[in-house]
Formats: sequence, C-alpha cells, structure tokens
Amino acid sequence: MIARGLTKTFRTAVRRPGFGGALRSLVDPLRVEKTAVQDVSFSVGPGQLLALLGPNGAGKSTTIKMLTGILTPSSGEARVAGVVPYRERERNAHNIGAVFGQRTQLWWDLPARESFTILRDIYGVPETEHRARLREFDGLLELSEFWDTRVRHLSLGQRVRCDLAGALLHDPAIVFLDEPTIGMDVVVKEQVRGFLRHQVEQRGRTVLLTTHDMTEVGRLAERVVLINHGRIVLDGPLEEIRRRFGGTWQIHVTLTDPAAAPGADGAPLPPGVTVLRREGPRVVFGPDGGAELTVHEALKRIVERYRIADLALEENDLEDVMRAAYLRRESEDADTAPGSERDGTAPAARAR
Ligand SMILES: Nc1ncnc2c1ncn2[C@@H]1O[C@H](COP(=O)(O)OP(=O)(O)OP(=O)(O)O)[C@@H](O)[C@H]1O
Repeated sequence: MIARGLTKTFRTAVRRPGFGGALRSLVDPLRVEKTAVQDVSFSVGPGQLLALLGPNGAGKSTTIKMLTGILTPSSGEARVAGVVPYRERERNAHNIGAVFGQRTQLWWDLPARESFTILRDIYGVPETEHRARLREFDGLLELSEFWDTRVRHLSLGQRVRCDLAGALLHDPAIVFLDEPTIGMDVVVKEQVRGFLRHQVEQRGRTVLLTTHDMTEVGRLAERVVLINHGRIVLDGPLEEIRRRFGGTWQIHVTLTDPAAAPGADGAPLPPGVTVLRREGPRVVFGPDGGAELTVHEALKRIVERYRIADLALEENDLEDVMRAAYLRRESEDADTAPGSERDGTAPAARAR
C-alpha cells in the first residue's frame, strides 16, 4: 500500500454570526476551506502493521477514508494492493477489510452469523474456505458464544469482534482499523490484539491501525507514523522513536519552592532535559529527544539547577514518549518557520 502526497481539502459552509448573518448565509453561504490532510506519503508492505497516530482532528480518519475509497483526494495518489481505491471502489473492496470501532458494518437486525453468510455470498467465498475461516476466527475471538444473537443486542466488545470477523472473512490482503478497541475491557482488548497479531504474522496481512491507546501501540506496532495538523511529523520504527523521544527514564521531582517551576522564571531548562508534566510543585522531567543524556547526567543537571524536596526515577511510558515527540516537533516547526533563526536547517533524521 502506497500513499504519495495525499492531500484532502474540504469546503464547508459556515454560518455568519447573529440572526441577520444566519439569514444571509441561507441565500449566500460563506464557504471556508479546511485542509484536513496535506502531502501525506508512506508505504506499508505485507505482514506489517503500521500505527497511524495523532491527536484528535489530526487527519487520521480522512487518510483512511482516502485509502478505502470513501473519499477522493484533492491531490496526490494512493495504491492499495495495486488498485487506486477511489477510482475502482468495487475492486478495492475485494482487497480490503475495514473496521471502524464506533460503527458496525453488520446487519443490525440479523444475528452476526447470518451477516457472515450474506458477506460470503457478496464476496463469492467458497463454502469450505468460509467455514475454515469462521473456525479460525471463532478459535481466536470466541464468537460462537454470541454469534446467533442479533447484532443490535450484542455488547460493544462482542459486536466489534463480530465486525472484525466480518471484515476479514473474504481474506483481504489489507486491513484498516480505526480505533478498533475503543471502549473494550482489558481482557477483550488483549484478545483482539492477539487476533490482529495472528493476522499479521501468520496470515501476512497488511494492517493500518489508528488508536489513541498507547498500550495498544506498544503491543502491536513495530512502526508508527505520527500525524499532526494533517501532516506527517514522524515516520519510523517504534523503538527508534522511543529512543529518540523517550529515552528510558523519567525523573519525578517535588520542588522545594513551587514558584521556581521550570521555565516560570524565563530561564532555559537544563540542556537535554524537557518537562513532560507539571502539577504544582511536582514536575516530571524526561529527555528532550536531542542529544542522548544518560539518567546520571540528567539527574546531575536537574539537581544543580533546582532546589528539590523529593525525587524518584521511573521508567518512561509510551504516552510520555509521544508527548515528547509532539512537543519536540512543534518546537522544531516553530524554529524552522520562515524568518526564524533556524529556518533552512535540516530537520532531524526520519522526522519530516
Ligand atoms: N467532511 C468533512 N468536512 C469538513 N471538515 C472535515 C470533514 N471531515 C473531517 N474534517 C476535518 O478534518 C480534520 C481531520 O479530521 P479527521 O477525522 O481525519 O481527524 P482524526 O485524526 O481522525 O481525529 P480523531 O482522532 O478525533 O478521530 C478535522 O479538523 C475535521 O474537522
């Protein structure tokens, strides 16, 4: 699957303020352009799972909608299993499976198993294959406990497990999952993750996943693409991003004087150190993703700079790594904005 320079601009009508404005908007709508995705390029091969990450409104769903053929890009191009998805929707539908965690694609008033039979007929899957795949999916997702219940009566976790089975029954090479485990309990989440790992590692499927759940990213993704304001800001192996933006440490300190919070006095932070979180006198420091600091060096710099009442070392978690990556990229973007001192310098390796 390849995306090259994918861009999507929406034109939406906005209401002018006030009653008069609303009336005017009825006859003469005010249109504004919003670029949801800008110049997004990446490729994913068979047997790979790529996590597409980013804050709310970053452009993840819009990217997926272009790759599944729901939306046509304003510019750029995509090829999914050799097909241009928005030109050949039907051919594309045979090659892909998609699950959008919030919505079901099964028939609401039918038991899930009947939906599976309808999907078998739509995609022309031979009966023996269909049965073998259902057995495999049932073994991994324990569907038979509830697949004779109407979809409308299923719990969220049961329904999404059925959705996953339905999306993969026709053996698609490429699978799109938009927040598939949202709202699931931890046990079901683990079951779904096991299922996805199996599909990638044993069946060689290509999976593009969006999620806000960093545990999920840590468990499933080898590679992540970070998107912010519609643009890719980072693309690389998870381990490398961990190393660059999280290191392996966090230093939790309680300051003796809360008024002396880092940055509050205008003084720069110790080199190589950034603030991950701050709450009153409690501050969590981490590496700033630049020159790699050992925890000993960082400790020394922090203790020299601040008066500290209490201190603890902790292993970093992925949420902090991603937060540091965003912060770092945003500050790099600000530094390289036209007219700034660092304008024109090469961005960090792999970051875009
Ligand atoms: N049909 C549309 N018309 C106008 N604007 C849209 C449309 N669809 C999405 N947008 C805008 O495009 C931007 C990107 O939206 P998108 O749904 O792709 O974000 P996202 O990264 O999936 O966010 P989330 O994590 O909240 O699901 C948002 O600002 C959104 O408001």
